[in-house]
Amino acid sequence: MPGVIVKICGLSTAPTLEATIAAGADMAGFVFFEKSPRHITLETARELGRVAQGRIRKVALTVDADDSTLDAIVAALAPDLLQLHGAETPERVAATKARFGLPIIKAIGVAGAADVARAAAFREAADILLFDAKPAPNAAVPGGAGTVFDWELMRGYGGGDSMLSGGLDAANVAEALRLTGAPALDVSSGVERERGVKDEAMIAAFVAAARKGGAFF
Ligand SMILES: O=C(O)c1ccccc1NCC(=O)[C@H](O)[C@H](O)COP(=O)(O)O
Repeated sequence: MPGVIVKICGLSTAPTLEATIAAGADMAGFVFFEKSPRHITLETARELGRVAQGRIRKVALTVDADDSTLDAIVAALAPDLLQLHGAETPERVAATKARFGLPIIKAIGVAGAADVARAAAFREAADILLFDAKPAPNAAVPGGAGTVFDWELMRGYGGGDSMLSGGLDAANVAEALRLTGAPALDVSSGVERERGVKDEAMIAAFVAAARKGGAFF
């Protein structure tokens, strides 16, 4: 049985990208959202895209981006997947997938059971449903806050298309996997020594803990 898929999100430097690849992560996420401390420019995207090319799957994360913004990001990074982390509708997700011909990760903010249920509306359009802690309505940055949601809400979800995120770290990932059975994981704050600053040793520790914790699935 294949192991758990691990995505390290919010990479912005070559050394931490290299550490992510060396640790054996499956996906590297790059944030294109100016208010985020992890935001990268198109120039950085071109550089990091070259480093990652053919070595790890590149994910471009955007928040309610329009087509011309996505055109520029896709041209710079050449991502393998797009992650839509805003209020995109199922129709917008489907249109984005059709336009770019790339698999889509759609983020679903979770605060209660109704949020998990509403993910069903995206099943057709998205390839992976990323369950993350729901941001506050007035949050300046709608993700990467290091907030855990109630994993019990995912118990029995059973979706092979799901990815779990929100406040994961090397210490809690085994318990998260045990409770949710998630086939894929996404982490940002839990591998940072300070907000927006990735730590190579923490990346290695997280991937190792995820592989160990996921060995039962
Ligand atoms: O990471 C960001 O700065 C970010 C900005 C805008 C939208 C989404 C963002 N991150 C989303 C992610 O994929 C994170 O990995 C996910 O929210 C989990 O973050 P964390 O709780 O910090 O591990």
